[in-house]
Amino acid sequence: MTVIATESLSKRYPRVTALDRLSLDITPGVTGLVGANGAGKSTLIKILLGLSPATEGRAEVLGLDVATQGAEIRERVGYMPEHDCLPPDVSATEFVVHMARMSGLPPTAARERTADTLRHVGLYEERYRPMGGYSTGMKQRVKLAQALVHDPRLVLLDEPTNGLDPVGRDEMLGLIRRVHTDFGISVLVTSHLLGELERTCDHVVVIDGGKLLRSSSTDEFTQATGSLAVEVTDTDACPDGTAALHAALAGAGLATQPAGRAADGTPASGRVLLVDVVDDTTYDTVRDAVVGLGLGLVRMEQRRHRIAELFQTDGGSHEAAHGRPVETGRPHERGTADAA
Ligand SMILES: Nc1ncnc2c1ncn2[C@@H]1O[C@H](COP(=O)(O)OP(=O)(O)OP(=O)(O)O)[C@@H](O)[C@H]1O
Repeated sequence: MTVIATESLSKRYPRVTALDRLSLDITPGVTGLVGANGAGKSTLIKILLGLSPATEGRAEVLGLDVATQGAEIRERVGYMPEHDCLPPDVSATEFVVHMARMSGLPPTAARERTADTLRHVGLYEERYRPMGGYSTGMKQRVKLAQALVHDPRLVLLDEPTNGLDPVGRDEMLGLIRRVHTDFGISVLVTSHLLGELERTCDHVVVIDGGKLLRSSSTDEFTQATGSLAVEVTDTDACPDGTAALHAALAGAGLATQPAGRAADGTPASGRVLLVDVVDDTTYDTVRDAVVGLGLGLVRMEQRRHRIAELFQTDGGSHEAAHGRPVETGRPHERGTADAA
């Protein structure tokens, strides 16, 4: 079963091809749509909602044709737009009740569903205050709540973590995950950060310049990103801490790329050692080796990946179209700690 299917879908503006013969099959669950700014994510969402016609090709959402059944699609699909679109003078409760009524819910059901969804997104007393005074995180939560209030089967979330600090991002990603696990609603979520979607989604689709770069399950991505960047200090006993650690890890049976340049050509700083992650014990082995040598641990983080590398893992060596990197990855949760 597919929730979204596109076939050779294109959208051309006079000067830009926003989508270029995109064919996708998206199954139930949480799917990430990753691409740099301008990759065509918002354009795809507008076509899927039946709000903007495709130039060529076709698309179905929940088995409904976007070209002719837009209204039926919008009854069954929730949408969280990217930009701030909340009226400042009304409260979250008033706004979400209004959106629920617009979706056809009777007054009592609209009020009940509003209370439920605002509770789900973690807005409590604040829900009666005008939204103009809300933080970015609270506004993003209201936008998520209004997308969920009419109990859709699918939600399309456009950059829901935009403008949030790391803690806010993690909270939002947790909420998004629970939209699927608690309510069984399928999710398509866009981001320009591959790393955050890797942890949240079952499946990730990468587009660039309107073209499909890659579509695969998150497990496959994670396998392709199993390397750890480690940086240590020097000490009197170890004037070249990086070299000493390299030797110690090799002795412990871990493959490391010497400082300088990674095997795939990614430039690394002279002090950074790239360690292949075998399993969870790799982190402990690195920590123990650093402590054993008496070095300070400057950082230990999952290496950042760029879209170009996704090609390279497929055996090619092309640069990402337009050379626009998608910033990916984030420090591993155990990272950036002093070993001392
Ligand atoms: N109405 C429009 N008229 C002309 N060009 C447009 C229009 N809407 C989008 N574009 C162009 O189409 C391309 C894709 O835009 P789109 O908004 O879909 O990208 P995006 O991946 O969502 O990026 P962002 O996250 O920055 O919104 C961009 O080059 C953009 O400038």
